[in-house]
Amino acid sequence: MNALTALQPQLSLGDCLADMAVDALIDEADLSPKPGLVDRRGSGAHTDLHLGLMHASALSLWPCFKAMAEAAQQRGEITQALREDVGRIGRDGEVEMLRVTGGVNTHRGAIWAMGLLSAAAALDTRALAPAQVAVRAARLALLSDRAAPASSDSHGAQVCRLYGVHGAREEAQLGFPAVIQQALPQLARSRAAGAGEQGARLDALLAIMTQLADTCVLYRAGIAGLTCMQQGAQAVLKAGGSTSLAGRRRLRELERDMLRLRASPGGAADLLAAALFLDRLQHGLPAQIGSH
Ligand SMILES: CC(C)(COP(=O)(O)OP(=O)(O)OC[C@H]1O[C@@H](n2cnc3c(N)ncnc32)[C@H](O)[C@@H]1O)[C@@H](O)C(=O)NCCC(=O)NCCS
Ligand SMILES: Nc1ncnc2c1ncn2[C@@H]1O[C@H](COP(=O)(O)OP(=O)(O)OP(=O)(O)O)[C@@H](O)[C@H]1O
Repeated sequence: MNALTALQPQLSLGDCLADMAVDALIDEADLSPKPGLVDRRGSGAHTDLHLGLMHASALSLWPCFKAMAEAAQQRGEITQALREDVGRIGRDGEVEMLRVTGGVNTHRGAIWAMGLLSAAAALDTRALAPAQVAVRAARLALLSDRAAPASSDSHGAQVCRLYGVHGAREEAQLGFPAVIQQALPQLARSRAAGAGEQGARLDALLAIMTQLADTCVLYRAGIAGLTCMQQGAQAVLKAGGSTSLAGRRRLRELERDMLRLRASPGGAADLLAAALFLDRLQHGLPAQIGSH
């Protein structure tokens, strides 16, 4: 310990993971220019969302992520009891989010993904590599939550039935392949190529968009919208990514097409936040974490 760390207040593991989760959500919201999504320039394809609301919503979720991490610390292992704790805390978090936003869905998918990952991180702080945390989150997501509402007619459930794709639930149960196989490798490649942090994050978002069956896009714009998103994102990356001149031209075309279709890749945005969370986590937790 040096003089600086001695002066800093002790943080609990839950405090620290909640800080990291909220930071990742704010970094995702601020990242610009994101096609169709809320960013620093405006509301994208949304009429009921704006950047201030995304920030307020992210901050309102801090106690939810802290409580999920603490539940994991207390249970100490992946059990149905922990799955049901996480489900209950997540539903309470959703109620608080809707209270803060006046009923607008700002972060439903993020509560699910980041909540599972916060709990998974807290379960074993000696194994914080992205793939290790994602596997624990998947094992938790595979357990059934007996208290969850029996039938869901959410937008995601409707399009999963209609198009036979997998949505937010299955993405988690598979161990977040869009994060582990697409976003994090692209983030590393673009950083290594000198893209700059914002450019590397945009490229990571695009990498997710090339493959994901984003149920937000499917609900608003059908298969045509999903194809437009996947092929358009692929074209940007093929042209050299978001920091190259040719890539930026393709990115503008993708944004124009997505706005015309009213398509917004909210699922891809949530998974980018998950990738930023795991990326930060693998570099270690702050030194001043106490045992409380
Ligand atoms: C599994 C969840 C996300 C519901 O998913 P479902 O697809 O039914 O709902 P919905 O249409 O609201 O979509 C959820 C969000 O997931 C994100 N998303 C969309 N597509 C994807 C995808 N392919 N992969 C990952 N995330 C995606 C989007 O942000 C979307 O808004 C979760 O909210 C849930 O289980 N709700 C039930 C109530 C509950 O128990 N909540 C607490 C859980 S911690
Ligand atoms: N920067 C962002 N901009 C917009 N959406 C985002 C952003 N980041 C994450 N999201 C995710 O996108 C989802 C919001 O999408 P959407 O508005 O399509 O959902 P909905 O309210 O269920 O549907 P609709 O508005 O089509 O009736 C949220 O669940 C949120 O997790």
